[in-house]
Amino acid sequence: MIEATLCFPLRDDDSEGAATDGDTLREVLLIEKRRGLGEGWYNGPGGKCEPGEGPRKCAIRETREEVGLEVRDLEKAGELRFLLDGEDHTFCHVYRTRSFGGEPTSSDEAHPEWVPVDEVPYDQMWEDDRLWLPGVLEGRSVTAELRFEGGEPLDEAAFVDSDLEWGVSFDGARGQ
Ligand SMILES: Nc1nc2c([nH]c(=O)n2[C@H]2C[C@H](O)[C@@H](COP(=O)(O)OP(=O)(O)OP(=O)(O)O)O2)c(=O)[nH]1
Repeated sequence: MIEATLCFPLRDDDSEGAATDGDTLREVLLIEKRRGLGEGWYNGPGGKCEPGEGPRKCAIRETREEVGLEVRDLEKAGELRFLLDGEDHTFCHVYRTRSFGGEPTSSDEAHPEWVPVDEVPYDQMWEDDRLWLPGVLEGRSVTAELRFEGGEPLDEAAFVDSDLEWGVSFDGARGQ
């Protein structure tokens, strides 16, 4: 099974004009993926873990490689198990963070964009994301089984079914 990660950097945009009614505008850093699995769709920075690499390190490395941001203090927010035609395909660790350095910049792999959390373009993302990403961006934690059918590649298979559990704890070993 492939082990992979996603990282969702969050910030408050307090700039003049951004806030309405005294509220700060919460934004998430998404990427428009330029190649590979999910090409052309929006996602968080992330990717496959290298052999022997822990998921937290992977999320930090992938975010640096894709958009040049140095993320810190990652909070585990989810574990997504993707099944393709009834078989384990990818296990994805999901993180969020409000702590990072640098400015997001485009790479060959990704074009970054700060997006208000209530304007996330779910119609231009993996179909299952609308089920779990809103809660993750609100600060909730989730485990999910997400079932696809139709053969490789995963991003051309049909999303058919899901089981989600909210409010799980990622303390201890599962906090990796
Ligand atoms: N948001 C979201 N992300 C997903 C889903 N399924 C899925 O594999 N991903 C993520 C996990 C990984 O971060 C990413 C795929 O890994 P990747 O970006 O390294 O894939 P790639 O084929 O481009 O890899 P590479 O050759 O560049 O290493 O897509 C999904 O349903 N929703």
